[in-house]
Amino acid sequence: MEESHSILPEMCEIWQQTLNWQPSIAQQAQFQRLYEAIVAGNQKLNLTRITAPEEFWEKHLWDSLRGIAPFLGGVSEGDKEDREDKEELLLSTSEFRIPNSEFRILDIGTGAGFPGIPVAIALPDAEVTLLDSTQKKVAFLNSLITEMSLQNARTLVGRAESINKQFQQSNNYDIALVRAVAAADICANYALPFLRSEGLAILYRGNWSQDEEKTLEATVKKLGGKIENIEKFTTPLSHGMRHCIYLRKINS
Ligand SMILES: C[S@@+](CC[C@H](N)C(=O)[O-])C[C@H]1O[C@@H](n2cnc3c(N)ncnc32)[C@H](O)[C@@H]1O
Repeated sequence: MEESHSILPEMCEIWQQTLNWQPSIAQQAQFQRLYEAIVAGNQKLNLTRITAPEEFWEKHLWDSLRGIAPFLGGVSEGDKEDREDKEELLLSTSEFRIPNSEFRILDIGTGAGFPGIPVAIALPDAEVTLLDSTQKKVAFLNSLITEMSLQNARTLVGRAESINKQFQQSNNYDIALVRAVAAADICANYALPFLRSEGLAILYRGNWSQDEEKTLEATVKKLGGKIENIEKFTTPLSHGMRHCIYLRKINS
């Protein structure tokens, strides 16, 4: 994905096989602009250590979109069979609303914009809010949004645990995404108050243990939600272990 050469066209088959979706030419161009802006931004701010093209594609683009696979094309049939063999849990896509202009997604602790910006590019009809407690990162994201003309993205600065108590922000989102911010139960405490009833929190995790699940289950119950699904998978290039934890809010 260096300026002269984008690896994105080569990755289309992998998007298709693993997410049953692939970006349009315009979306590929946006992903390329995002890559270039992050590499340039890294010279002034410490945004990410992942800047090699393939690693960026896998750990920032693919990984960001894997969590919202049910809202893209869903998990492909071939992939489904593989997972059923391994007795892994699958998402029931029938439970999800199709994103439209009133579909609101929040990325909590977005940092340099992950997973929120790739999600905004992939779901142009949804409204995506990027929240971070670091003013400098939010200032970078504001210029990135302007530079990329991302009409459906906006930012919020502050700590999740205080903003989620604000009247305009609580019970306001259809989906809350949280990647690499804190322990899973803390992420649930941040995310669930932001969700409307029936909204979904998606926790992006690496490894996952039964102890974490027990603690999370108790926390989510107290917050009026439930663990709806836990998906286990590996990344397509380096085969890193990942889990996506889907939490459903039941009571507002
Ligand atoms: C390790 S970075 C992860 C960034 C991004 N989600 C990713 O996966 O690349 C964690 C980010 O969460 C932000 N953060 C940590 N605690 C937060 C809180 N309570 N509320 C809002 N942002 C928070 C930090 O400022 C930082 O940018």
